[in-house]
Amino acid sequence: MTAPLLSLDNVTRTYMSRKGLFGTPVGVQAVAGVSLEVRAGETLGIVGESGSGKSTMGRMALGLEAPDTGRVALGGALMPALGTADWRALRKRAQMVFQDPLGALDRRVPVARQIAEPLEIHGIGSPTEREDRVRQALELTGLSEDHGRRFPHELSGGQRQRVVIARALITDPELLVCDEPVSALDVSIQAQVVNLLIDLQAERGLGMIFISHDLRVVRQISQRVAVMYLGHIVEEGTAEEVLRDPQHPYTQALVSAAPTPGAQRRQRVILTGEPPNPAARPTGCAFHPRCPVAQDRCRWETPALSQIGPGRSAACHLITDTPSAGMAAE
Ligand SMILES: Nc1ncnc2c1ncn2[C@@H]1O[C@H](COP(=O)(O)OP(=O)(O)OP(=O)(O)O)[C@@H](O)[C@H]1O
Repeated sequence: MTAPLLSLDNVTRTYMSRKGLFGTPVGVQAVAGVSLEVRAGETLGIVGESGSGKSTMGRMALGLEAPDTGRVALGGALMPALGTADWRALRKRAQMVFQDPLGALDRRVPVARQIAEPLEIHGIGSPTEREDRVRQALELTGLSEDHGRRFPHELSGGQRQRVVIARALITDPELLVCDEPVSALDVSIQAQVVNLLIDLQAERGLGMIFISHDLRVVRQISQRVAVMYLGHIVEEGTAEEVLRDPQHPYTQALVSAAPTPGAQRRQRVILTGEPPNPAARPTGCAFHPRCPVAQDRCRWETPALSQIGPGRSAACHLITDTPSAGMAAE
């Protein structure tokens, strides 16, 4: 088996947050001891409710934020500190696509020039070579040279996201982190952009992290999926298996709220209680206050993410105690 392109090893990230104007700062643990790997040519989907730490993970994967503890490595090399020459060199190899393309683009600059920017920053190619590469990137993402001459506001939302993707790919990166890349787009356009990402990923053997609330899109684009709850991965495995037959009660609730094609029919599990709040993390299993099958020990003992099958893991006492039985939410 080849070495992972990206690995996060037991990373944590805590932010200091102040309640009100004069409140004392409290630590908000956005990511709590997460390990994961992405291989070349593979897409890892990351799902979970708002505040579960998905974006923080994405930023740490690119070295835009350093973990407080743990390590991040790209191609086996430790992620250099943000802003250093080593980090800038590494940025060529790992790029990001955000949710809001308009926010990611400069309104005053024609988009072709913005697509060329990473080449200029990294001193790649002569001006003629850069122009050629921009032309190719426009074509690759389904845009014309005419689109390239326009300003961001002269393009549709889908076209703007194609520009952002073209710019992210211009340096030929090995890793692409997409944070909710289609959630701001019309549903009809979403499919086009998702298909574009699928094609590009397959053609170029990119490793990809795809962060999304939308399980259907994640199912379509990802080979593997990690489900996050309050900074922890609670279930991980192939997207096909996890979304067809979720084992963790939290994943069962997510899938039951938005079943993906092929998902096993189960009784609907409705999430009750407060949405996750990292500033008030419950003891034991963080999901226990909302869990329909929680037992006493779940309140006090934090379950470890443990293997429950080939390439499949979950963090739930009820699954790991009876591995063959799996979780029955009924
Ligand atoms: N720069 C920051 N300063 C303070 N707190 C932060 C910062 N970034 C994130 N957080 C907090 O960390 C937690 C996790 O945030 P994160 O954005 O990683 O979650 P998410 O799963 O991506 O959520 P969403 O889907 O809403 O983007 C949240 O409680 C958030 O408020």
